[in-house]
Amino acid sequence: MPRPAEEIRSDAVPAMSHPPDDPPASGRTGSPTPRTDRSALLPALTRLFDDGPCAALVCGADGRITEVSDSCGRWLGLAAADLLGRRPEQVLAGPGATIPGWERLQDQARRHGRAGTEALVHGHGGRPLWCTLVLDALPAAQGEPDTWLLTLADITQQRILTELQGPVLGALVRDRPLAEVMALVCTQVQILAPDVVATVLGVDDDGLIRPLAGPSIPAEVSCQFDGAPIGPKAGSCGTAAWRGSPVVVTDIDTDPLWDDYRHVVQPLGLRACWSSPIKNGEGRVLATFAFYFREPRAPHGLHEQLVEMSVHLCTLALERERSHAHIHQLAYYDGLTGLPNRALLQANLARAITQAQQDGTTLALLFIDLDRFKDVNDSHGHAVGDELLREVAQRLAGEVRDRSLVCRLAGDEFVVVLPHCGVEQARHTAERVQQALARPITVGDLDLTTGACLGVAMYPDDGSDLDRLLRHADAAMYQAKKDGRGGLHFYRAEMNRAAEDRLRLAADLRAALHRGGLQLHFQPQVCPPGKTPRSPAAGPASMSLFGVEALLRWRHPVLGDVSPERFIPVAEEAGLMDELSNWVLEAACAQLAGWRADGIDVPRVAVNLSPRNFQDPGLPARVRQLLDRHGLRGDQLTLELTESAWIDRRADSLDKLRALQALGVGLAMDDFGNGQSSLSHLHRLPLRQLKLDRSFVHDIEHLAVAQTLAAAMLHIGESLGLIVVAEGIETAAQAAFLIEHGCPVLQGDRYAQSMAAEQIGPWLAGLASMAAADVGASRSDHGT
Ligand SMILES: Nc1nc2c(ncn2[C@@H]2O[C@H](COP(=O)(O)OP(=O)(O)OP(=O)(O)O)[C@@H](O)[C@H]2O)c(=O)[nH]1
Repeated sequence: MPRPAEEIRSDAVPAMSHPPDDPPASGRTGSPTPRTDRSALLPALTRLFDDGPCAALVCGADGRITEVSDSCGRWLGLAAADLLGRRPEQVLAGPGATIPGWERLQDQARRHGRAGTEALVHGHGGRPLWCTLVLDALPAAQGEPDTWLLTLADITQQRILTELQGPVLGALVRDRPLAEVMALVCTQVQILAPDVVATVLGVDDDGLIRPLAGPSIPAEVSCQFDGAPIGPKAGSCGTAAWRGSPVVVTDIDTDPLWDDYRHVVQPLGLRACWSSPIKNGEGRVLATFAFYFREPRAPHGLHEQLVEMSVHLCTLALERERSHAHIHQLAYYDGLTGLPNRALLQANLARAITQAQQDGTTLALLFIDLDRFKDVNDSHGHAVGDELLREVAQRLAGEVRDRSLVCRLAGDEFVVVLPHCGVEQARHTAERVQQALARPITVGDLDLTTGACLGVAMYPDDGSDLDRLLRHADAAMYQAKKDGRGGLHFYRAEMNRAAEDRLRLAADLRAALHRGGLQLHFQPQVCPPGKTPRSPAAGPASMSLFGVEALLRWRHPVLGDVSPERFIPVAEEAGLMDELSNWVLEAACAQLAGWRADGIDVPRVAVNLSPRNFQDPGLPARVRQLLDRHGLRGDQLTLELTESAWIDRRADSLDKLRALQALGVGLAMDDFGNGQSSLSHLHRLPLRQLKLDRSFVHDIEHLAVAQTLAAAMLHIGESLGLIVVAEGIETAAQAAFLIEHGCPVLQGDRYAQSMAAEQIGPWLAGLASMAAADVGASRSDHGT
């Protein structure tokens, strides 16, 4: 706000010189100067102002101007002829007006000798600028002042900083809402330029106008611009946004740019409009900043300064809004699918629950987990998996009503919240979702089929907050998974117990891993007499040990032995697989080194790894360090992988396998023959062993087709130079068939059950006597 007229310090403007022996008049801060000297000095005084953005005017006792500094012409555009003989408060106030507070200023100067204020003055052609005004009253020998000295200095820039930039930056720093900041820009601008009406109109991504601020424009007028398209003839603002450059319309009544909008602003008495585009860093127009005038006219210098600053401030505010929106997007939406994430689910579900409470309605939470999604990643790579997840997100969003919330929780898990929904409706929606996800999804030239299991929890019966509802829907989904792919389950209380059991088991497993509660057992793999894996015709006469497979055992302090079939899924669910596999690798290598140090000749140890271990890029380096640490050669370690890990087509997983092969490590395909691997790929893989799936071995005795397949697989292995290991051999007949068909390595309870490390030495000592029985069985079964 303008500062009111006040007494100011006498050193604020150049002092007037006067003879040293003139005594100051009592009660005055100014110095009385003899009239004769004064008239000679006044022109010299006004010349002092000639160089800066300031001016001096001298008036006589009647208040009319008698002397002016030359700077009035240069700075205010007012020549001496415009000023002399006129009153400053009129000539500087613009047409038909007077400087506000002039009488008060004069009165103060009369009483105190000097007074000052800040005011908007107008130079040539009504050009506005903010000035400090200092009025000195130079008294006559007695009585009223007979000379007035008015000095002016330009403070426009300073006022723009204090009245506009300062408050708006303050609002930005205090994180005030965009609409409030924009309104503040307009209000402050209107204080600095009382003859204008300021507005800010946003431009949305579709090129439509969205009013942001216009505190002096009635809401019912602003809303008439809402949704109007920008264009080449769309008023000053719509056209400025369209052109990307300022548009000055000096007369709205006649300018064709306003043909479609004139009727909106004319009733407000707005006659001219200057609009400037506000652009972001990339040059896109985000909004327009406009000045309206109440008479046909063009903008002046003060307006230009104000617009320059306002556009700058509005750009900052809009960019801040954009960063806020970006941060909000990152914080509350999933980057891959664009769906809300868990944080937004939390906020929205809380709102939905409050609403349901108030309305006395129920709501359903569906927990969705895709089936075999890991296989998609493993077989076709993460990029294909990502694309599938995006398509799933779209299908889910397409299956639910507007008020429902679809969110991606993590990985291949999604949640749908259905407000105002009963059990039957939830079942209906869940089935529709399942059908939608069961339809093939095309990614590039691949047709993928996934499907999903669903668990449903209902508010309020199954829980009254997100945590509980999610946990219960998850438990129901887990139950659905157990029943097979594509299952659907509603939550029941006993599921909670099962989920709690799993959580407890995971915690116990973690403790066992860290406190030495796990053990390795070893199952021998043997070569029949007369054979070695590589040279079937030239082996030792007795049965020999090919190696041992390390098998993880967990004896739970309360539950006793827990089978791997039970605890491996728990470890996978709890994210413990990496740690567990590292522990097994370390323990197996340490044990092999221990046997060899004790003179027990175990040629190699095999360790099972999960496909996710192969996602770890550091695996080859870790295996090399492990071998070095235990002084083992690469060929003394075999890593067994299920078929799904082998058919992962990502280039980097093949690279990892080749790096392991380069270390000499043997790589085995576990469960070979269960149907997933393409035979045409086998010869391209860095494989050393095939492990014949135990289901074939089991059926050899009574199914001719199993015999044919087992024989074919042994033949394939032999032709590709791979060592085939048959596992799960339990009977002499199975052993005999395999031996006869040239199987080089045998594993199963028929030869040895898995045993503790210290039992391997004694068992090895009795190996030779076992051999004859099997060879004999093979001969007698086949009548030789
Ligand atoms: N492509 C891709 N994969 C992901 C992403 N986030 C997690 N995953 C993978 O998603 C898989 C989810 O694992 P599971 O749900 O256990 O796998 P699944 O094969 O669906 O198992 P079931 O549910 O038992 O059928 C893991 O392999 C993760 O590595 C992602 O953003 N993109």
